[in-house]
This record gives sequence, structure tokens and C-alpha cells, in this order.
Amino acid sequence: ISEREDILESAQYFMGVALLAARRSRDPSTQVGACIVNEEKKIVGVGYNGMPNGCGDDSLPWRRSGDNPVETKYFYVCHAELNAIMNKNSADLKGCTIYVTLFPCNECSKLLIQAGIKNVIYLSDKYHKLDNVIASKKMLDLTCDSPTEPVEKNVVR
Ligand SMILES: O=c1[nH]c(=O)n([C@H]2C[C@H](O)[C@@H](COP(=O)(O)O)O2)cc1CO
Ligand SMILES: [Zn+2]
Repeated sequence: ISEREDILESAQYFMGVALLAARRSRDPSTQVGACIVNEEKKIVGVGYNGMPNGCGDDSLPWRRSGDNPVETKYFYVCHAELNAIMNKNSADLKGCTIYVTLFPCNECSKLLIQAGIKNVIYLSDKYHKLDNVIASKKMLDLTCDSPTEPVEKNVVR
């Protein structure tokens, strides 16, 4: 019997879990998933963007824009990274790697850094021109073990 040659690589597996989590998001425009992996390559937290617990799926707006910012989603939605950290099933996240389907914003990067996460692997970087993402990269460059890197897009399905 020959050895299987098409086993899923670990990065593809963990990003695959992040992509599956993203599919749970009710955000009509951007669904984000995050998967935190420890140094033993065990999954220790998964999350996706959604409204805070108990707020009810239809009680808060999912709109992106409007005259009144209180009527848009941005004040309310919990980012995927926040949820993945809060869902952690290990004592701490020191030295962990996070796989995220969208490059983390500055607020999430602060959370990741303070939690001890040392590597960020992402899929989309569609907001790279925004100031908050530029600031986010500055912080991650200072704190991560290896440069934040995109996963090979063509291998994730
Ligand atoms: O780091 C992030 N993590 C995350 O979960 N999100 C979520 C918040 C919103 O629900 C959605 C972004 O929405 P929009 O693309 O419509 O602006 O993605 C957004 C960012 C920003 O990069
Ligand atoms: Zn964020």
C-alpha cells in the first residue's frame, strides 16, 4: 500500500476551520473566521464575527452605513478574533498562532498581542489601505515571531 500523498497540510486544515467558522456569521457583507492553534498544533479557540451574546440576531442592525452610526453594525459586532480568544479552552494563549480569514484590525491585534499570540496567518487583506490596518501591521511586526503571512490562497478550498 502506497502512502497517501494528498493529506491536508496543517495550514490548510487550520485555515479551513477558520473558513468553516466564518460561514456561521450572520454579517451580510463580510464573514470572518478565526482559529487559534497552540505550539503543539492543537486547536484551542475558534470564533466568527457576530453580535454580542444575548443581543439577539435581529435586535441590532447589520447595516454598514447610515446617517446615524448607532444604526449601523460597527458599534456592536464582536470580531472573530475577540470571539476566538474568549472561547479559548486552554489556560492561556502564549505562543499560539492565529489563522484568520481577514487581516486583523488594530483593536483585534491589541487583543492578540496582549493574549500572547505570536503568529498571524491570514487569507484576505482586502482592507490593507485603511489606516487601522496599517497601524495593526505596525504592532504585529513588532511583536510576532515571524512576519504575518498570507496562506497560499490556491490551496484552500
Ligand atoms: O479584524 C476584523 N475582524 C472581524 O471579525 N471583522 C468583522 C466585523 C464586521 O462584522 C465585518 C466587516 O464588515 P464590512 O466589511 O462590511 O465593513 O468583519 C472585521 C475586521 C476588520 O479587519
Ligand atoms: Zn478586529
